[in-house]
Amino acid sequence: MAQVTLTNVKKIYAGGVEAVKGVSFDIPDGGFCVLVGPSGCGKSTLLRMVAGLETISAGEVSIGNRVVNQIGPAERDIAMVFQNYALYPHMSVYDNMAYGLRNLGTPKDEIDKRVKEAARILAIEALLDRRPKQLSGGQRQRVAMGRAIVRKPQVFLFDEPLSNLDAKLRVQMRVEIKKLQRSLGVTAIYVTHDQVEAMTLSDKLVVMNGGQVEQIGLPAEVYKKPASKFVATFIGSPPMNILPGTIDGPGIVALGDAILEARDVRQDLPAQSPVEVGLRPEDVEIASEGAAGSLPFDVEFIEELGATQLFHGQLAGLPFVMQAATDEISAHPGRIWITVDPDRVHVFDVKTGARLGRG
Ligand SMILES: Nc1ncnc2c1ncn2[C@@H]1O[C@H](COP(=O)(O)OP(=O)(O)OP(=O)(O)O)[C@@H](O)[C@H]1O
Repeated sequence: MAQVTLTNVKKIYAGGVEAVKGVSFDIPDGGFCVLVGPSGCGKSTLLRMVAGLETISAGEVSIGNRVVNQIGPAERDIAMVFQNYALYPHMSVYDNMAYGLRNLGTPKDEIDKRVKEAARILAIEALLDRRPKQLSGGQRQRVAMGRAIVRKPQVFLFDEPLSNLDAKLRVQMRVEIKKLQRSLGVTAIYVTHDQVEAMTLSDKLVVMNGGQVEQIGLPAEVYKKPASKFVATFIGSPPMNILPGTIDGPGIVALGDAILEARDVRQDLPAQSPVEVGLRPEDVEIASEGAAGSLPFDVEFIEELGATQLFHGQLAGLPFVMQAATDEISAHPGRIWITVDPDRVHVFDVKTGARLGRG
């Protein structure tokens, strides 16, 4: 087990693409860190630098107390699980799992013990004689996990390991990966562009954009206090509504004709400053008509999700989506009145997108 530390890590590919622009953070021993961000933000490049599959252009990567910049992948004591599983098609499941240990010269008895133990943990004991093509996607993913487990690495690295599975299996495997990582106590770094996976798996969430870190924190912190408009709209589903507004006074924002109290907003912003106001679809409450502090929401159409519904329409004349439990509201287009908890109003800088919070 080991702590992983990244200090001002950069990657400039041949041709000049600056894929990672000076990233620093650490993952405590046994922590589960998820790197999340849109396609091309540099998350795979960063993971591959930790794995030793890409050279590090500048900065330092440490695993345990050892700087590993100049150390090859095989000596880093890591195991990686890829999106495409990377299993050897001509080998049995057993041999796929045993392969790495054989290369390391591990005694046969020890290999057998570890493979059988990993197969038991992953419930693939009955599949050990099969070839990869005789397995389902979920079973292949388990074998790929098994191959990582038998190595007893200090760090697990996952690169979008669930992307090839269907939605139901993704949820199931997500839970299994988390349970497994907890029970083995191995430090993990996991790359995904799926914000649900990122929220549910991580105890340290790193949101990346354009080769840089936008925010690092506990998943609940990132959700509740997004550091920027980018994070606000990337984390959370359906995404946060962003509406143009103005500062109307200390802790008060105006949206069109409507006025809204916002507790976490800088108090020194001059009145009439333009801002962007973020409201999560699920943070909106239905109010009685004309209730104090309520805003008019003209519902245009409704999407049924089962447990909840999405109401699409115009809030104070601006496009808006709200989410509510099915039985909370009569499901018809038309005007309703809503309120938002002042603690759940987010305010962002129009130019930089930075959160204009109290700090
Ligand atoms: N071998 C390479 N040579 C040059 N540029 C590269 C190379 N690999 C990646 N890039 C570029 O570096 C940037 C980051 O790529 P990277 O694969 O790390 O992003 P990502 O966030 O993992 O995206 P995805 O989710 O699509 O895999 C992109 O602009 C990409 O085009």
